[in-house]
Amino acid sequence: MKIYSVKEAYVTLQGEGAQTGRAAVFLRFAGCNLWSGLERDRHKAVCQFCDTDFVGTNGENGGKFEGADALADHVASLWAAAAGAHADEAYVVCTGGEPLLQLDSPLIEALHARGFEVGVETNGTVAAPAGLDWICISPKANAALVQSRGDELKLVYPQDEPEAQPERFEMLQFQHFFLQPKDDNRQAENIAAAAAYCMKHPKWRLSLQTHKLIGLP
Ligand SMILES: C[S@@+](CC[C@H](N)C(=O)[O-])C[C@H]1O[C@@H](n2cnc3c(N)ncnc32)[C@H](O)[C@@H]1O
Ligand SMILES: Nc1nc2[nH]cc(C(=O)O)c2c(=O)[nH]1
Ligand code: SF4
Ligand SMILES: [Mg+2]
Repeated sequence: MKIYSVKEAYVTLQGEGAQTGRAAVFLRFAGCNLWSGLERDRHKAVCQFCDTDFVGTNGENGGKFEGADALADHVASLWAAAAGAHADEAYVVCTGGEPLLQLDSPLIEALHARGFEVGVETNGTVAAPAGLDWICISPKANAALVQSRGDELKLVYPQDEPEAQPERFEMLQFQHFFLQPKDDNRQAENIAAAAAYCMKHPKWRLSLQTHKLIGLP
């Protein structure tokens, strides 16, 4: 049976993009194909600005889950504890790390069977399985985009690589286009640059990481 490795899982509000403010279970899978997750490797990662610890299975409600039903039951128990009376609004955001290294059709089906809408936050280097209800793609540096369709494209800005400039993506088939200021030691400049770009290029909207502003995980 397939084993899923989960770093952590918790209920919070989606902080980014078009679903900002919506309650969801965040299901954070362990591991990524663009960085080992170890600080000593950050300088040689494809994606060097990652703001997330996705190493191991030792986080809140993390662990190894044997089979899709076991993991879907775990997600459902977290939703029930937080918003049990609202099964009709149940939403899970699969993230990581890179969730598409593990998220597969059996797990999507098991989550659907428990009433969840299933969203994903992915770097776009892996094809998405069928059945997802919301696909957010966030292209990284010079990593080739394999999944080039979805609901929202959310580009961390600025990135130096020519392959990661907004103009490279604006013709793709997405409903929403967001620039998300890179959270690093130049955050104020990055916010100003992203805001200025959106004012000149109205196809793009600003996505602030609102959970960080209000102290949510
Ligand atoms: C940690 S990633 C996990 C999902 C997937 N690996 C990806 O990169 O899309 C979740 C979201 O956070 C964004 N992100 C990561 N580090 C960031 C940073 N330093 N500043 C702003 N957004 C960041 C990513 O671009 C992505 O949209
Ligand atoms: N609240 C909250 N919203 C988020 N949206 C995308 C996130 C992610 O790390 O994938 C994230 C996250 O880490 N927390
Ligand atoms: S692809 Fe996503 S999880 Fe992987 S290092 Fe980049 S931001 Fe972090
Ligand atoms: Mg995050």
